[in-house]
Amino acid sequence: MQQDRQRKIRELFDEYIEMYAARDERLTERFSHNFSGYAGSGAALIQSRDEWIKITRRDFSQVPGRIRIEMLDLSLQELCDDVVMATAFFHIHLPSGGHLLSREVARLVLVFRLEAGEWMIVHSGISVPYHSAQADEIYPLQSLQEENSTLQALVDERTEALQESQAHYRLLMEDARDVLWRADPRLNIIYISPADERLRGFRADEVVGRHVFDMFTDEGIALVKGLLKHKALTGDPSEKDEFLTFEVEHRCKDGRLIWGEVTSKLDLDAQGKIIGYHGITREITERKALEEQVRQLAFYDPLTHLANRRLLVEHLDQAMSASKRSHRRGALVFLDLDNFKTLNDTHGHAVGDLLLVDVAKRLRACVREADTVARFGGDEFVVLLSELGTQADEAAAQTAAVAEKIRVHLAEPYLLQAATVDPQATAIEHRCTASIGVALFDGHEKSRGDVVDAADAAMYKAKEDGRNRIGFAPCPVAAA
Ligand SMILES: Nc1nc2c(ncn2[C@@H]2O[C@H](COP(=O)(O)OP(=O)(O)OP(=O)(O)O)[C@@H](O)[C@H]2O)c(=O)[nH]1
Repeated sequence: MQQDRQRKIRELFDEYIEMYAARDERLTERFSHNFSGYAGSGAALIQSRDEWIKITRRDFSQVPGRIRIEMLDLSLQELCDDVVMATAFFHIHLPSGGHLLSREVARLVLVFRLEAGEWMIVHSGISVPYHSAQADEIYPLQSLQEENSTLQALVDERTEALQESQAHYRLLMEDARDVLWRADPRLNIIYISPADERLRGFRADEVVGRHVFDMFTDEGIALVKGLLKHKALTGDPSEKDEFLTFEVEHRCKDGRLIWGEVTSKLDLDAQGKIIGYHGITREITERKALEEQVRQLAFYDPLTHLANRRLLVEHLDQAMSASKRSHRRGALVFLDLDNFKTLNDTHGHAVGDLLLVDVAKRLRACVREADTVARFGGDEFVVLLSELGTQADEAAAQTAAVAEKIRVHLAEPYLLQAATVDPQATAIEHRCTASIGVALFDGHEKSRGDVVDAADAAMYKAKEDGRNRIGFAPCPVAAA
């Protein structure tokens, strides 16, 4: 019997809740004539059924749509045979978008009493903890709902804008030709954009987790280490947010090397501690090739690829300054081919060119990598020897040995194969010597010009003395 009653009350309660949620006018029929209750947050006690009906209608008109009641708990308490108290805890979801009216739990207490064989509601108390009801206010659902939908519209608008900007950003990151990357404080890559795969062929998962240096050549690693060390030693702490830009060769998956210009910056936390690095790498292989071409045109002889007069002069200035500091002497060796004109006149300019190219090769083979071999113009060549002995005779002896080696090598026969359509054409054998003039320097000379003039004069003297010989300028060289 008790169970039946409880089931009945539960059904009535569910029905009440359903009608309340559906904003169903018939709900009012359930109230007893001897009704009392608390409206809104429980602030105002309603003494009559009619007043409660009025209030409920106002509440319903505020929010016409169906609301959703999310029941969390319902308990029934039998106060006596014909009085049962039902207490429920629940969340109220607003009609638009199912948003919660309040994050806190609402409580509804309904007291049912058997009146003439029917269970009627004699008391109702509701507590919805959004705020206390004002004097003439029941559930300020409408204003909350409006507020909520305004906020929701704003959230939707912002979300859309954010998604759009994220999509743009992603597009930029993914479509950009430049590689964007981030690294942790130990320089291990933690993010790399897809441009790297297009550029170097490595998938992002093959790069993430690897050290930044894995991308570079050994020379590149040395360069970057040097830069970082220099920055750490000399860097002003206030310059921590400055960009560091450098050019470095990068390894590709297929073994190619490409040039990249890296612009990187530190990531700092609020205390200024380094928490990582980020940057952009731009491929500059073409630009480097162009720069190299320009350098070649500006500083190298196009026929022999030896240094030209301009580069030789630069190197001579450097060698003279170094000599002054280190006290190690240097020498300028001037050469002019003997009777070169005859070859040109007999076999043509093209064959003459072949000889000049061959001479250049032989000269290079006679000296160390650090020495400069230049073509001064026509059939004139210059060799700059540096880091010789500190004593004049020692330096003179070293230079004489190199000059003699050059003289002997250049005097060996040349086989000049001119480019011709005739497959039978045989190579031209030619003999050619050079007259050589040497001037030693120790950096204390009045000018670079004095050294050049002295070597030139010594070469002319050698020519006058019968060619294929070496002449030494007086030491120290005489001022012009
Ligand atoms: N094939 C070729 N010849 C050049 C080039 N530049 C200059 N010459 C020629 O080199 C020759 C230089 O001649 P000289 O040094 O004056 O005379 P030489 O015949 O070498 O005689 P000596 O120097 O007195 O032994 C000239 O015939 C120039 O036309 C070049 O780029 N290619």
